Amino acid sequence: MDSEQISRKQTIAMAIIFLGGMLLVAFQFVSTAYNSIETIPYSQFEQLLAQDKLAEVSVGTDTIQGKLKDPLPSGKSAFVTARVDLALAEKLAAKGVSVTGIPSGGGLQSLLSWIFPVIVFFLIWFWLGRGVAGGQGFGGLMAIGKSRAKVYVEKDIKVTFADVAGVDEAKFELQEVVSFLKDPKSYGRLGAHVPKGILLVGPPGTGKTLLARAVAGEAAVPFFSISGSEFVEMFVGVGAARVRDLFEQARKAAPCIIFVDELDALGRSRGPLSVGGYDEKEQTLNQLLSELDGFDPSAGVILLAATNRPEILDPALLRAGRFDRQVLVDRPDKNGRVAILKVHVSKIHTGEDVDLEKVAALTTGFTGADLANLINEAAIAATRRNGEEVSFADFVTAIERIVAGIEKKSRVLGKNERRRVAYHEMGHALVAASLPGVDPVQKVSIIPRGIGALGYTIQRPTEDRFLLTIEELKNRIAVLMGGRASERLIFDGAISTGAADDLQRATEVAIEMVTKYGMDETVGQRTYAPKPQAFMAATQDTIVAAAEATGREIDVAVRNLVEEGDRRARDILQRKRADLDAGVEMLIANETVTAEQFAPLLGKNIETADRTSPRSARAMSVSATSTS
Ligand SMILES: Nc1ncnc2c1ncn2[C@@H]1O[C@H](COP(=O)(O)OP(=O)(O)OP(=O)(O)O)[C@@H](O)[C@H]1O
Ligand SMILES: [Zn+2]
Repeated sequence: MDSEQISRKQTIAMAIIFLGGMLLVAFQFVSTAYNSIETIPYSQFEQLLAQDKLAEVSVGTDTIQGKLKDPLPSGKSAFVTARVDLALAEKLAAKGVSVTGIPSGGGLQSLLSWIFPVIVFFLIWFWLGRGVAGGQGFGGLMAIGKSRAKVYVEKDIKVTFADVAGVDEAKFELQEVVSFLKDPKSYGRLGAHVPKGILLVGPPGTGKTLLARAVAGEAAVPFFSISGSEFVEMFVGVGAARVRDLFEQARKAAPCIIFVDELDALGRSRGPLSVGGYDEKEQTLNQLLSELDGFDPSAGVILLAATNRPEILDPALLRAGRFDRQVLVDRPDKNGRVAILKVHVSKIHTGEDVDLEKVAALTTGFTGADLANLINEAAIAATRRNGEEVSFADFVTAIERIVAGIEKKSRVLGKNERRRVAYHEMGHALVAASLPGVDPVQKVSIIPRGIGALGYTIQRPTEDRFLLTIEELKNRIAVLMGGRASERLIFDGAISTGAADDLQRATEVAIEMVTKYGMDETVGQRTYAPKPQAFMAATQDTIVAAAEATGREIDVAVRNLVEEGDRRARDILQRKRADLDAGVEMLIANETVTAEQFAPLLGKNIETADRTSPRSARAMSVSATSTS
């Protein structure tokens, strides 16, 4: 339930309460009016009639109501009496009193005025109850603590381990859980220890939910799931009730799996800084902890949870006997990506030129969800060009689309700006092609794409790298500075804002070199990277004392690294000025220049260049010229 929905519901609630209030007031009014009517005996009525004191009369089947010309001694000038005489109408006519018949059921009106507010009240109650119980229907308020949890149960899960690829280690660890769930009793007898809670840790889209479902599918057991983020903004007590309910239902269905997605939304470490909704979360978390402590693993219930931020979880959750095992579900490596592509590619018609190995090589850093999306985008690209099948080119289009944003041909650059962007991009490309240990340039373009990018250079990694040398990092900075260096060289020092993004990335690399990898001699062999809170608290004083002096040293070291990269880039471009000009000419004429077109220009085969890529970087690195 999102907050927008909640506030809309609140508005409606206010409206209903207001309406109910109005009705009550109206009812009061009606009933006072009713009380100003005097009930009189029929004889008195006849008397009044004889004395000619009646102004008007309404005759019902059972009663007679009317108004008097003068008030009664009680001050009331309206009366009601039971109807007795059938010949009455004649007598009334004789005296010239107006006679009206009252439709039968007049009493119902007063009954309704009682019942209606009650109905409105119940409606409000019912409606509020729904809000509390998360759309589960009647009785939220009445049955707090007993509300049916919004638990999703799936019985016949078709997903198996075959549908999850590229996460072999995680699958291996979960295989144990599968064999336990298949036969909880004999498993326990062998003395094997089965963890109660397993935490799946990894970036979004790496297939944690998919894995959990596959475990249920493999073991053919029911799958109960609930999301941590659904507990946000609930009334106190309801979240805990849901958790209790979830475990109760699960115990009845054992053997089974309980899956808690986004555990971090619920199990955020408790601290003094908490704001609204905190009590609720704490109660829910406490309930979860006590359920975890309380249940007996031999019952055959296994709790799986997923998070992409294990560092913010309450340590209490990770204690032995709770989520005592963590399984890493990381971004897939190249082989993993091939495997994931194979799983998803069956959904589309691919051409013969599609080599999944090549696609995987172009998508370093993609998660399983990214790859599934890529297949989809490639199919869309093929459809758009009315192709019979999805070709390799469609894949490349889709990758570029995902990596660099959507092509935006509509923005037209002026002649001068085009020239500047072309020199900028060609600067990156030429420096990259001239340095060893740098991802080879795949494509240079001056077609603006996406928001804020006027041109871009795509470098292609072909293998995943886990170690990088100081030289490789320095070269990377030089490539990032290549755009600005080229502008400086060509436009006589008149640099532009186009290098903002490059500068930021170059600075980031330099900061990591200095503060994380200890690659600067003056600053020395130690890290200054942010540490977990506990560590910070213990060493804060030291850091503060060290900060002023060391901070300056770090600043100087970072600046030197970036400036050195800039100098090296400029040297290269100066030496290869002719190549730079030729490349720019080609770029302005064609808008894009590919590696194949680029290579003969330089008189060397770029494809043979040593290929690298950072471990954490996305697919291809794109150096874009920013607009601002
Ligand atoms: N390893 C994988 N193998 C095959 N498909 C995958 C894999 N990982 C992700 N996918 C695809 O991506 C989709 C989304 O993955 P899933 O929801 O399981 O990711 P998640 O890690 O749970 O993400 P989140 O943290 O955002 O919940 C899956 O339904 C599947 O189509
Ligand atoms: Zn740039």
